[in-house]
Amino acid sequence: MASTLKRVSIVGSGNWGSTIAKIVGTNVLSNPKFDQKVKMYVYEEIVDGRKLTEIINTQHENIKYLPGHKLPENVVAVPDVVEVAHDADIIIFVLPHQFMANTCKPLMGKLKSDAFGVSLCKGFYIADDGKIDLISNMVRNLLKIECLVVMGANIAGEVAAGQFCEATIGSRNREQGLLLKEVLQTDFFRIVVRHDVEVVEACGALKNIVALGAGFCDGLNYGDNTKAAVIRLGLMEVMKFCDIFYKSSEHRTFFESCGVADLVTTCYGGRNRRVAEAFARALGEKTIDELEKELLNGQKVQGPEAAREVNIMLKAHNYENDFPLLTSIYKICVREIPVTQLIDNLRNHPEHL
Ligand SMILES: NC(=O)C1=CN([C@@H]2O[C@H](COP(=O)(O)OP(=O)(O)OC[C@H]3O[C@@H](n4cnc5c(N)ncnc54)[C@H](O)[C@@H]3O)[C@@H](O)[C@H]2O)C=CC1
Ligand SMILES: O=C(CO)COP(=O)(O)O
Repeated sequence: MASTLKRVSIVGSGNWGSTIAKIVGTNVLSNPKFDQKVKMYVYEEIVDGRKLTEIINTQHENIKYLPGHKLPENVVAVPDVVEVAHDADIIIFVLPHQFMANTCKPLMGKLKSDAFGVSLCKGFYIADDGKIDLISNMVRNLLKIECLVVMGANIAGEVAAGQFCEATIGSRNREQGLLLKEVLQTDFFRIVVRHDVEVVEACGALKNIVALGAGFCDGLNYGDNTKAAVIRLGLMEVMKFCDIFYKSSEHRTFFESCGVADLVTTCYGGRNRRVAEAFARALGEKTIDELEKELLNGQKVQGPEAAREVNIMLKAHNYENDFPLLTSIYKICVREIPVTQLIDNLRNHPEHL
């Protein structure tokens, strides 16, 4: 007889992916609804002369992307994404968003028809026709499964260390949202389920762009007031963006962990902020890509790519002038304007007129 236990699989094994694997692997052991084995897709690479999958499966630690934290032994690293996802009931996607489409394509037509996906990826998707969409919509359309999202103020190292924080699940289906909450919630990782998926997801993608702005302020030696202004104007632009593009937008969601809390933590402690600070200090001598490689040991910043995706949307609808912060950050990233121009571009922000 086929097992009725729910299987959870994880696609991705970076800094956040490995942290989520630690939580999921631990939770399924104490919940009789779930199969105890959790397969985790690892984009294979050689680390210290050995395959990363082999290191994870013998040392139970992702020594490259989450060093210093043991993973439960029921988390199994697998280099083949189809093997990871084909028999899963819940598939958690947690990859740098620019790799999502290519990672998902081999899964087309291979998944259980009643499985659902969950995206933890912060960014948008550029379709073949150049249009921008949410990653969860890309998963729905490509893989023909429902897709929930999880966003929040969750710097991975702190979560892996068990420090108290919150997250937001976006789910249109209440039952799926509550099942996912059982997979993820712990006594230190507290979760609220909201139904306006688009807003939860867009908040996660957009705050990384604002965090670049916060990092530029740090690199230009502005003080706390200036950075607070950038964060506030960022929040106003995030809300306006959601009001324009996602009609289901409910303002309560901006005050959940996925909204204001993620904006604050990323603008103070995130990788986007760190790379942007270094970029501003280098005053045009180095690109963001170069600094990402130099500072992050293979981890990825999502803000520059998200800024490009959002700019495509704003330009297509003639909204660039209504979003001076998001637009300026994009132009700084592609070196169309110097970083020193950031604050001047905010002096006549629509919020002040
Ligand atoms: N790290 C964090 O604190 C948090 C990250 N997130 C989001 O989670 C998503 C995943 O981030 P992380 O797990 O931190 O990843 P990461 O930044 O550690 O990225 C590196 C991962 O990308 C993989 N990779 C490299 N090239 C690839 C390719 N061509 N195809 C597929 N995979 C490839 C690497 O093997 C590695 O697993 C991102 O969208 C991020 O914004 C969300 C909350 C917290
Ligand atoms: O999304 C994050 C925290 O919630 C992590 O932000 P960074 O990618 O800037 O580190």
